Amino acid sequence: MDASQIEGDLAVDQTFLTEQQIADRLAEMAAEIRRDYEGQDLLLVGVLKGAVMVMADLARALDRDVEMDWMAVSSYGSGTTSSGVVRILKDLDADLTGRHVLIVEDIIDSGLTLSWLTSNLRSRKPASVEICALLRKPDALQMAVDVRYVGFDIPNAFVVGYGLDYDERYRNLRQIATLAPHVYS
Ligand SMILES: O=P(O)(O)OC[C@H]1O[C@H](OP(=O)(O)OP(=O)(O)O)[C@H](O)[C@@H]1O
Ligand code: HPA
Ligand SMILES: [Mg+2]
Repeated sequence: MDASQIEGDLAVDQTFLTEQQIADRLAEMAAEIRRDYEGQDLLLVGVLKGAVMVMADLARALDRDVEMDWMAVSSYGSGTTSSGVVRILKDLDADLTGRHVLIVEDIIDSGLTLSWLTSNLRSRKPASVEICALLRKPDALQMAVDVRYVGFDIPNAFVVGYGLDYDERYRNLRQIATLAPHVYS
């Protein structure tokens, strides 16, 4: 699905990041990660469902052996603001003891999800826990999150596409677009 296929859909505003911009930035981040973890075993933890696209593209751009595991947490429900409560919907299969863990996320908005998740994963005795997030909204942050790899800092607007949803829609959009405010205000 691309912009032309959703043209008649008034819910989606203009493209914010194109497919190419996303791919280029992920390639740069992958090069950095490859260097930083050279010679070390690496476990990528994707946070379902939003991180599916980032995880798939980043893991392939890394061009090295990695293990991939998934966790599902949710704090948004069907709205556009965090409920403030993080729930584990699916836990990891992997034992993190002694592992180098890189959490892969689509977006850091309030920071609640990742601040909660990093402290949860750190309690499992890993060798290290770092975060890689494609997007971050500096103006929306409510909790400090120490992110090692960030794709783009973006303004405080609700965005969809490339894994990001509004009420479970638009995740399969190739680009990232802003959601028209009339949809949720
Ligand atoms: O920084 P925060 O304010 O916590 O927001 C970021 C989180 O919110 C979204 O997930 P959501 O909980 O909506 O579930 P989803 O990934 O299944 O869409 C997004 O994918 C991040 O995981
Ligand atoms: O801007 C957003 N879009 C979609 N999902 C989200 N989860 C947190 N922020 C966002
Ligand atoms: Mg998510």
